[in-house]
Amino acid sequence: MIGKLTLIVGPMYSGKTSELLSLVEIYSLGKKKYLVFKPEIDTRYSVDHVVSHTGQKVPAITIPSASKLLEKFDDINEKLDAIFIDEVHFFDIDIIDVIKKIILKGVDVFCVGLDMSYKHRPFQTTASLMAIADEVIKKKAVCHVCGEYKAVVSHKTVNNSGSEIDVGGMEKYIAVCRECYLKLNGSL
Ligand SMILES: Nc1ncnc2c1ncn2[C@@H]1O[C@H](COP(=O)(O)OP(=O)(O)O)[C@@H](O)[C@H]1O
Ligand SMILES: Cc1cn([C@H]2C[C@H](O)[C@@H](COP(=O)(O)O)O2)c(=O)[nH]c1=O
Ligand SMILES: [Zn+2]
Repeated sequence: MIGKLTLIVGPMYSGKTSELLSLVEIYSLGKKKYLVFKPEIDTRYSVDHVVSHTGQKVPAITIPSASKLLEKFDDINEKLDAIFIDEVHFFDIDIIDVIKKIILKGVDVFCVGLDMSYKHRPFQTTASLMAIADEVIKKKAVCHVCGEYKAVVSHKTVNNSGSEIDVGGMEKYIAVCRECYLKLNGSL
């Protein structure tokens, strides 16, 4: 049987990683075989754990690229039930083919990632995965400006004209609704 691809997307602080950790717990309680991966670039809270903003965490394999993820996967000599990938927007586009290969082996894949950058533009990796996913869970956060539970985009509060890849947390990003984003940035 072919595995199922699930994407959990949304702005920062919307509970994406918390949802991933709940799913990991379900697989763990069911004594299923799984691996958790995270990109090497994400050193924010830990180098070898996936950590949510609330401090919940699970051990993870840190990998520099999509091809290394496939190598690690192929090194495992037992049939896995699932793999979990955090911060998928940081991966190169090759991750799409890697994930296709993995689901063809009957393994479920769960990915968490930002759908949009602070420039209100789709992250290409996440957008492509959303297109081929069996299920997309789109989360929202509480807008840090107006307090409404309708934040769908992340706003960068410092140096917001450079690269769209910039690891960080509250010191540089907030979650906002579209109305507040428009007021802060002048355009959507
Ligand atoms: N504006 C916000 N809206 C919702 N949750 C927030 C907000 N700011 C901080 N949080 C905290 O972030 C937690 C979600 O963290 P996490 O699952 O790591 O989110 P994500 O992976 O989407 O960044 C929430 O449970 C809450 O405690
Ligand atoms: C908006 C935005 C964020 N990032 C970085 C910042 C964090 O390191 C992660 C997102 O973490 P979270 O688990 O969703 O809170 O991505 C970025 O590189 N570029 C952006 O535009
Ligand atoms: Zn708002």
